[in-house]
Amino acid sequence: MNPQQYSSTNKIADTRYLKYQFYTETIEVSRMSALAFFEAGEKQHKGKRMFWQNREKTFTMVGLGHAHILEALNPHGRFEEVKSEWQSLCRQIVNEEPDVQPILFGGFSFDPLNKTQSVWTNFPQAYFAVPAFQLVIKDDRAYVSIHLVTKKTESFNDFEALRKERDRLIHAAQVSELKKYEKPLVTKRTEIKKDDYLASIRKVTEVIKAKQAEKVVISRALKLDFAKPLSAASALYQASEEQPESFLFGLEAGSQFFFGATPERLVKVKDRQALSTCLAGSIPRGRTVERDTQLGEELLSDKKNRSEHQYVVSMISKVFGAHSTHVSVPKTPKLMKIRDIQHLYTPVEGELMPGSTLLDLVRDLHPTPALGGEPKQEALSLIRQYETMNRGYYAAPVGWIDAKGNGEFAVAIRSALLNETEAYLYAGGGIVEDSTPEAEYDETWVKFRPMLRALGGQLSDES
Ligand SMILES: C=C(O[C@H]1C=CC=C(C(=O)O)[C@@H]1O)C(=O)O
Repeated sequence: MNPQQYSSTNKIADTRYLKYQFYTETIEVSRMSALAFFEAGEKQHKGKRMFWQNREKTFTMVGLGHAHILEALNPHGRFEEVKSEWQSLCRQIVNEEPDVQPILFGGFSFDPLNKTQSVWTNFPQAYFAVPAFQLVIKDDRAYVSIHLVTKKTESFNDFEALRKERDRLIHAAQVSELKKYEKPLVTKRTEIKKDDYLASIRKVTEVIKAKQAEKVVISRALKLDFAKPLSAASALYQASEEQPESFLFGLEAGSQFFFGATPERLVKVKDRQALSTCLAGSIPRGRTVERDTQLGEELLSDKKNRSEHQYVVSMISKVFGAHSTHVSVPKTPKLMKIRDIQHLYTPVEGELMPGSTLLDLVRDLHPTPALGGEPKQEALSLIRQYETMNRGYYAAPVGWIDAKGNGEFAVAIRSALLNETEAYLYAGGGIVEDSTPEAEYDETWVKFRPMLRALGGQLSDES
């Protein structure tokens, strides 16, 4: 393997994790396709893989296998559990300042108190893992790290075995020709509880008119059945082909794979600078430049959409005010134009206060009124009462944090849960006083489009 200029070995241990040893070793490798590395883990690491690429395509991470899993069981303290366990595991890194930090990747469910029956059988309320093999591509350089978290005092042989497997994975990813996957063949497309969804919008609008809440996001699901099982690599390939200007993420939990191409950043922290994105308020793209511009201007001056958006800006600004200084919030939103849809968009920035961390921001931001509503608790209880499904990880935070506390979480919308021969797609929208079921229903079709296209959502008899 060439070049291999960079190599370091670190050992992590602390009182809480005293029984564990956390070894890492990183090498720099020739650039390779992240998807090919993901694919290289198809046999040995299936069910334990992760994928992340930021919107700007400047940072890509692929994880294969689990060196350590963090699952939170306490519905009220899951963010704290993940934060303190990760800090415990990281606290005693004997660190030679490696270019690449060990990464913890995963996500949270949308609402652990939602008791509606769920298809998310393999996903606990919080599910994070330190990958055994971690590929990071940043600033045009690629690094592969091995992580070993073990209770054994003698782990030389285990580490040697990991080195062998690492070299095999790198070789396979570098020499294999990246497959051009065929679009999957969809045999059936089912709108789940469509009438109940329409009724729920009517009901929630009434509740909002009665002043029990100001905004509530209601969503629905669409199910696709495939002629044969669809692989996680194929699903990621299709999503990246169809939706290039989004965060691309994938998280395997045994036979289930949650993936998506979302435009929405929840929060990013780099060197204590925090950045969030308020994204709410939508209109389709126009077929011509003129129509597209006209629609964009309509969105910017639309009272209903601006009010939907403002709830998100106010909430995110408030959370940033509690955790950061030098908070900057533009006064008016801009347009974010992506392939199928235009959104109102406002970036919020700040400098983290001492003691505040990325996971504190994730805990306090989730769910923003772009996915929950306003006020937060009333909106969550209305979602529990009226939404026709359990969201699982849809609309929840998915992302990564490294051993230095840097990282990024996206809001897992424009996403789907793949269950071998079937997939559940999710989409929703903000309901305010003057929302109508028909317009909301139409908007969900626009939001389904990225995943529908990726998964070949047209029935075989549709053109
Ligand atoms: C709930 C979704 O989108 C949210 C994000 C952006 C715009 C939204 C809207 O205009 O309603 C939603 O709040 C979804 O895509 O499923």
